[in-house]
Amino acid sequence: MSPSQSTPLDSYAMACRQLDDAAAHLDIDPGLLERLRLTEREVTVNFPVKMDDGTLKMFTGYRVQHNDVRGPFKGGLRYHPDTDLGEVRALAMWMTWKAAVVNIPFGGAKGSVQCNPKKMSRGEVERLTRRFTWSIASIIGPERDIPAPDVYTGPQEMAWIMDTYSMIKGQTTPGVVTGKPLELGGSLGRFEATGRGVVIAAARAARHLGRELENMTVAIQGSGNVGGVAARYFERAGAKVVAMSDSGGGVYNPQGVSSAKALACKNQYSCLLGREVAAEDISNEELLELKVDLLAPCAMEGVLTEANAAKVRAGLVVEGANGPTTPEADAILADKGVLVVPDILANAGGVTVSYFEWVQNLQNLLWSEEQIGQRLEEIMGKAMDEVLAIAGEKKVSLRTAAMILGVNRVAEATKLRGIYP
Ligand SMILES: NC(=O)C1=CN([C@@H]2O[C@H](COP(=O)(O)OP(=O)(O)OC[C@H]3O[C@@H](n4cnc5c(N)ncnc54)[C@H](O)[C@@H]3O)[C@@H](O)[C@H]2O)C=CC1
Ligand SMILES: O=C(O)CCC(=O)C(=O)O
Repeated sequence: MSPSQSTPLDSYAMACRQLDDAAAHLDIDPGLLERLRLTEREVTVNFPVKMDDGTLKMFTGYRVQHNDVRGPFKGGLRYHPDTDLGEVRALAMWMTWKAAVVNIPFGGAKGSVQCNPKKMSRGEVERLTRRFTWSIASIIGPERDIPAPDVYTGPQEMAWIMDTYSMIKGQTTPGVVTGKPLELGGSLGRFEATGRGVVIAAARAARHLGRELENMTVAIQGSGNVGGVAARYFERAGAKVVAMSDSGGGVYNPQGVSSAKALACKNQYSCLLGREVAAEDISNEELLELKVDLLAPCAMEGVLTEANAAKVRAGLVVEGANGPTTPEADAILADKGVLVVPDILANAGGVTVSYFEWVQNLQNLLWSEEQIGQRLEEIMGKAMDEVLAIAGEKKVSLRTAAMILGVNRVAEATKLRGIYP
């Protein structure tokens, strides 16, 4: 649940509403639409973990598999105290459309464990990861369902999943997860992929508005894998990052905030401090309302709502996070003429390079960073062009256009397989 909301966010209802908006532009049989609305499998596991003080603590985790008509299930694994089944259901559904928008042969899934890894030791997180992997081992695998990093998980957790799964199978199986460390079959460029993809999408969207990223002012919510890397790539593109934040709050300097200094501060103090980066301390709510050219929410769902959308002063919103904008906020932003590049397009760079990692693992290949970067640019650029064309032709938002593209690809694949009707 977003801290800025007074009522709990229903991410799954939000995802269904977006699906209905797209379906209204497609000739989809109601039975097929119902199938696309529902997830294929939802697994809830309760499992014990031995804590450092010797006690046994029970944890709850989820793996939701939404649709695998176009290929194996694919999607990240999140560790967060507020996660629940509804959230994971929505995130799994968004993965299906995302893989289809960039036209890679995956379906959609997502997983989470209710926990606060910030308050756990490394040993506790390792034991939790291994026990959770054991609990879902029968439904994942390189040809079935391939997890990846998401909020508060990263290469180390992927390494533990790969090791646990490999022990169960009796053979080293790198293709069971992506986002692994390079030493264990991870791909060059995967760590940067989502943030880099956000900036590729932002550059195309800016050009669509007759602008270039150079000298554009940018506010970024979230300084993790997505937000932190996006900040670096925005700077490389000549944009001026003026605000960054993390879960504790943000920093703002209209003359620019150095992403290197901000990330170094976060490393040292586990938070962003204005005094360390020559900036003013601001709240996450204030960051969303700054007068900037581009706003990139790169943290959690439901941060742009009916309550604050009218106060957004950016002309362009690029969604690094999944589900940061509610449908009510979407409508308000559209009325204000704000262009929103939706999550299933803007943050698809991550799953795209995960696809490259998986292909390399299955074929024992090693691609260069140059090959990865070039292929990522091509795939993201093509998807952006296709979505912009649909939006122009049907006079719909980029979100609805991306949904039309993704949902239609899944619907067509379903019909071709002949499992419907
Ligand atoms: N890691 C990936 O490859 C991908 C991630 N995403 C999405 O991007 C978003 C961020 O994921 P990551 O960067 O991977 O996670 P992360 O764990 O690396 O970083 C999360 C960041 O968000 C901040 N944060 C957490 N709660 C917050 C709050 N309530 N308000 C403001 N900031 C808050 C954290 O302090 C941290 O800086 C999520 O929505 C995730 O689903 C989407 C596509 C791929
Ligand atoms: O890299 C992946 O497979 C999935 C990343 C992810 O969870 C997402 O795109 O939301």
